[in-house]
This record gives sequence, C-alpha cells and structure tokens, in this order.
Amino acid sequence: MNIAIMGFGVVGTGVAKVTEVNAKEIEKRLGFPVYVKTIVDVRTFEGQFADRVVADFAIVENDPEISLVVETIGGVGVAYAFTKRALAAGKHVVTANKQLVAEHGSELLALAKENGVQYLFEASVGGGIPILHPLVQCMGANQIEEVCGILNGTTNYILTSMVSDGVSFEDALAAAKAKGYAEADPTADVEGIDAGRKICILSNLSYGYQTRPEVVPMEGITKITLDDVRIAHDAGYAIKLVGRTVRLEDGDRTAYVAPHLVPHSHPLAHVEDVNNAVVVRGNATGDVMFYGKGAGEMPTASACVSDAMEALAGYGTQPTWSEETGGFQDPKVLKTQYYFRIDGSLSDAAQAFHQVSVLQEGAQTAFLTEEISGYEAEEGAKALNVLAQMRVLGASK
Ligand SMILES: NC(=O)C1=CN([C@@H]2O[C@H](COP(=O)(O)OP(=O)(O)OC[C@H]3O[C@@H](n4cnc5c(N)ncnc54)[C@H](OP(=O)(O)O)[C@@H]3O)[C@@H](O)[C@H]2O)C=CC1
Ligand SMILES: N[C@@H](CC=O)C(=O)O
Repeated sequence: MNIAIMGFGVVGTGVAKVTEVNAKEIEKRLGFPVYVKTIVDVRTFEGQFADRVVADFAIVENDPEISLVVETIGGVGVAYAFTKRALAAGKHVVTANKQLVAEHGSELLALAKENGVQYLFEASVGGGIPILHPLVQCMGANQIEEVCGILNGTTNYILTSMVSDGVSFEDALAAAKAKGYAEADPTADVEGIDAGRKICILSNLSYGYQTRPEVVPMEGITKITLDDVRIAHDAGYAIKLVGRTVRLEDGDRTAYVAPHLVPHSHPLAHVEDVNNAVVVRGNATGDVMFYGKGAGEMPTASACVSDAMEALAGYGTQPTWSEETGGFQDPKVLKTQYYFRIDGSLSDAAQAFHQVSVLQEGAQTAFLTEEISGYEAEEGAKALNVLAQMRVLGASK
C-alpha cells in the first residue's frame, strides 16, 4: 500500500522514519507492506527521502496508487485545502493537526463519510499517547463525567525546566523549539491555545457535541511566577497547566484551560518534562490515566502511522461527533477552591471570602478559598488587589 506525507517537518519526517524503521513489524501486523511513495513539501531536501519530495500536491491527489495521505503541515490554510482535496479524491487522511480538527473537524468528518474514507487524528491529542481511541472504544460503555489533563508538552517542559532546573522562561522555550516540541507560532503553546484545541477535541468525543475553540476560555503559563510556585510547593501543590472538560449535572458540558494548583497526592502533579497525562473519569471505570510523551518527532509519528495502518486495514471505528454546538456553559459554573495572592492583608482576604486558609502573610498575602464557583471568585476578587489567581484541582476519584 502506498501512502503520501504532506509537510516534511518534525512530525512528517518522523512518519517517514517510523514507516521505514518498523517496516517489517508493520507488514507482519497488516499482512501487506506500507510504503511512503511521495512527500509534498515546499522546501528541497537532502538524504534518504529526498528523491520522493515533490512541491505540487496535485501529484498526490491524482495518483491512484496512493490511498492515504498523512497531513503534517499544520494550521488551517493549505492543510485545510489539501485535506478536503485528498478526501474528495477518495483518499484516507491521517493528521496530527489539532487546530484543523478542532476548527473544521465536523466538516472534514462529513466529507470523509461522503467519500467512504476515514479521517483519523489520534496524534492531535497527547502526541504519542493513545487517548482518543481508548476514550471512544475501550471506554465506550461509560458516560464520561470529566476529562482533565496536561495537554501541552512545550509548556510542561518549560515549567519543569524553570521549577526544577532554574532555567529562564526564554531559554526553556528556545530548548523546546530546538527539540521540535513547540508549534510554528509558540504563542499557541504558552498562551494555552494548543491545549485549548486539544480539550475541544476531547470534549467533542466525550460528549458527542461540538465545542468550538472560541467559546473555551484559555489561559497559558505566562503569568505564573516563581513566587507562586514556591508558595504552592510549601503548601503541598505543584502548578500545572491543565485542560478540563466536564459533564454538568443537567447534561450540558463545559471546558477550559488554565494553570492549576495540583495537590501532590494527585497523579498529574508528578507529570514532568515533555510528558502529558490525561485522566478520564467514566461512570463505570472511575478515573483512568493515560501518560507518555505529548510531543516530539517519533512519539507523534507513532500515532500517525498507527492510524494509517488502521485505515488501510479497515479495522477500527471512525471517532466522530455531531455538528451541534448547543449545551456549552461557562466554566465559571464549576465549584472549586481558588488560590489568590494579593497585595493586601489577611483581613482584606477574609472580608472578601469569609473563610480562607492562609498560605503566606506579610506585605503580600496568599490564601486558599473554600469551594466556590468561578462567579463567586470573580465577585470576591473585585474588592482585592489581585496579583495571582488560580483554581485548585480536586482530588482524583
Ligand atoms: N511537533 C510536535 O511535537 C507535534 C506537532 N503536532 C502537529 O503536527 C503538525 C506539524 O507539526 P511539525 O511537524 O512540528 O511542524 P513543522 O513546521 O516542523 O512541519 C511542517 C512542514 O510543512 C511544510 N509546509 C509548509 N507549507 C507547506 C505547503 N504548502 N505544502 C507542503 N508543505 C508545507 C513546512 O515547510 P516550511 O518549514 O518551509 O514552512 C514544514 O516542513 C502541526 O499541526 C502540529 O500542531 C502534533 C503533535 C506533536
Ligand atoms: N506544541 C505541541 C505539540 C504537540 O501537540 C505541544 O507542545 O504539546
């Protein structure tokens, strides 16, 4: 079976390597070999795969011998146009492109169905971690109550480097870029947008309805200070960038991304470096955690090639959701404890929130509230000079 790769960057190169290095394993499992026949990229290359690189996507589109295309260009420009053309030409498409899946997934899934092919995107969430297939297949008998996790490798790598190794934010980001973890525009990583796209995909598959990225509040790691990290650590918490999607009591859903204080007793508190972890709470299973490398060439390529094998062999099910967007509520409806650091005294804090647990007193006061909603946190904060505010992640169940 011949496949093509669109976009020969970090992940695209990994796809070619995994297909080549593991060719015997792949053939043994499928009963037929998989060969990367053509690679589409705007640049010219040297080395092993250079003679397969073409600039014109039409060569792949019109090649009847290519039955599957792996899209690793990224973004929603040419990647979107080429994906539609590939599906319309009756070719399966596999992708790592979470932006495209989160923003145009419904349309592309419908187009795939119309043309009798598959659109698979396991690599779009959690890099090399199998999470989407287990969520819809192995946990398919559950009502999903909540999915929460560390969904961005770059920011977890940066936080680990800053907190454990004393590296500056700028140097840690530069290292994440050099290792191939960061997005083409790393603003998407550090401002929580990449994790936000991933939580949309997880929400869509968990609840069956579309959660559009523009309704999901997304906050990144740029406001976290080492002061907050120290105060949190002394009180028994790590600070992690967490994405959550939650089924509400009335059957509606919510989702958001923000830094959290994660208790040291919670498994997410110990996820370091480029690793991601996703905790899925099913009503039958309780919490199930998926853990591994959330970014990088070979782990992400592993998910792409495994998807390609599934589509070519015709086993597996197409993960999908309805185009409907209703039933999404603001995450401020959720109740949790909040962490505040204020320029003010303990009595200011107590006046705003009544019951608080003090973490630091002095010129600045740091404290935890009781469990309150986001609306109550917002109301109480109005009377305070807030320097930092974060949710506390509840215990794992
Ligand atoms: N890196 C990672 O760890 C992970 C990445 N992903 C996703 O995978 C996708 C690819 O990421 P990554 O490999 O890191 O990105 P790269 O930027 O390394 O690779 C993208 C490649 O596509 C090429 N390209 C740009 N325009 C075109 C075009 N018109 N036709 C053909 N090729 C084109 C780029 O060339 P040029 O450089 O000249 O623009 C580049 O070689 C993204 O959606 C990303 O979010 C998902 C999980 C992990
Ligand atoms: N930039 C992303 C790449 C994988 O999805 C990340 O760092 O997680």
